[in-house]
Amino acid sequence: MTLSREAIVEQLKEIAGPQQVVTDEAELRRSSHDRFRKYADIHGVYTMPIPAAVVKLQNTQQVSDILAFMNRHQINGVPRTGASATEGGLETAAPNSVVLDGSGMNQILKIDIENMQVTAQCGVTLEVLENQLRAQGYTTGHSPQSKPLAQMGGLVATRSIGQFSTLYGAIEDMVVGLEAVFPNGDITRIKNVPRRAAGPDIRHVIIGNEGALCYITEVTVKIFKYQPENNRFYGYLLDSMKTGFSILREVMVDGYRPSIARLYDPEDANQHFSHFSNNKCVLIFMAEGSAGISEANGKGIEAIVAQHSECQQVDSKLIQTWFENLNWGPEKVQAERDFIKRTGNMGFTTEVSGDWSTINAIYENVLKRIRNEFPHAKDITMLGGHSSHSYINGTNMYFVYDYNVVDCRPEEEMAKYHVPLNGMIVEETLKLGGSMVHHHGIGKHRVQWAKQEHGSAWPILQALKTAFDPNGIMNKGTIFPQE
Ligand SMILES: Cc1cc2nc3c(=O)[nH]c(=O)nc-3n(C[C@H](O)[C@H](O)[C@H](O)COP(=O)(O)OP(=O)(O)OC[C@H]3O[C@@H](n4cnc5c(N)ncnc54)[C@H](O)[C@@H]3O)c2cc1C
Repeated sequence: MTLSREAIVEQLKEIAGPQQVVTDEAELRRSSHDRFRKYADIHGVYTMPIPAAVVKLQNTQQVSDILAFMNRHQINGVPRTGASATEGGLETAAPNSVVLDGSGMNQILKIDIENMQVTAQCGVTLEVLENQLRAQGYTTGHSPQSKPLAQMGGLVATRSIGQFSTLYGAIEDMVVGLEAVFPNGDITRIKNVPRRAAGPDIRHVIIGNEGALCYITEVTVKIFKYQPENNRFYGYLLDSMKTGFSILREVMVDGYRPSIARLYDPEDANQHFSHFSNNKCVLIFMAEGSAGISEANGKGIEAIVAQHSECQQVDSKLIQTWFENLNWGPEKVQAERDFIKRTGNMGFTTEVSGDWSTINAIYENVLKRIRNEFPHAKDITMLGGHSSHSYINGTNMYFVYDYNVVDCRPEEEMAKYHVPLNGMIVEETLKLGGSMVHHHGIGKHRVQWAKQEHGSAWPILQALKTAFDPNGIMNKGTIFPQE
């Protein structure tokens, strides 16, 4: 039987305790969306169904009890930790949803130096964990720009990636084991072992599930030695993205492992390096690790770049300064909100990936299509992007677009600007066989292309939803289109 809003709140209070159940109207409105709708939010306009409650979770057993209750009554649940999502993953798509807030489950449970791994609850902010580790000479190697905001549960749930990924990998390369709760209340623990061949890797049912299959309560990730004294920085100016992609490929194919390998196009470079980029592309590397490894990586990269006469080296201090101001905490989020409110100008990003044969064409086709076909192209104030995560077989492209919001109400902004721009990037990428989403997750605004993204492999993903969330109570409309 469908429960009323009041009955849902009452029962949640019984299970979790009254203090843990938030029903403040303003808080509920803010909890109905994420940064995909930041323009409307800044103007105080909320168009998604307002959730019945936000529950402040305290422990795994409580998560299990609450999910079992919600499953019995088919109540939509939206898992949340750091709330830095950008793709609609936090939108409460169904009426009377319950936001499951794990940010209070914030204990670092074990730093295991002998086995080089750390176990943390889902609500541990990455920066807090990282600072504790660094104080002892270790690091997770994970450094998304949202490090001060994002928490372990969300980082794993979105398949996040950090700025040092070329050396340390993305979150899926770091997760050793986890604990999660499925909608029927079952608690599952995937044990921590260095590797095993005991069937398919079941960690991947949980990593990247975006709250659409289960609730992640605990995560164990690898740690590494932290040796910032050996960091080396390299920066170059060059004329074409094509040359830049070729250099990135050579670095990867020759087996070098810089922690940072980035290529900015001129417009994006102007956003970060206007004091020296001179309307050119900017190519950046950072080498780190033990002294010998860092030196070998640095020398190898310099030798590769030296073969391309188009590249002009810049002072490495310029790159180091950029490196020291990478991350986005609450103060930058607030400054961005103030700027948008004052100017009506704002930016979004869409990140995709492609192999080396197609990435330059994806880049060029996207820019051409937006300039030629987007009906409000005259409102765009910046259009470009960068590659920031490279692999032996290809790289990502992080498209960045800023525009003035002209002649439209806050609730119309998405349909006029963000959605069509995002759509053109996705479509051009899929046409050339790339992936429409490199690291932010599908959320709710790329879900219409989810089946196309996976093609004949889609039934594998669909079977997981059917098996683990047969009542469809986990984050409706995320990853899996609502039929
Ligand atoms: C300024 C800025 C910079 C960013 N930079 C990066 C970057 O460099 N790299 C990158 O990968 N991303 C980046 N992001 C995106 C975002 O930070 C990541 O997706 C991050 O992993 C989200 O973590 P969170 O704790 O904030 O999760 P939330 O925003 O709380 O949730 C994200 C998604 O995960 C689900 N979820 C959350 N917690 C759980 C849980 N315990 N169990 C199951 N599902 C859960 C939610 O339902 C939602 O779908 C950036 C975002 C911002 C705002």
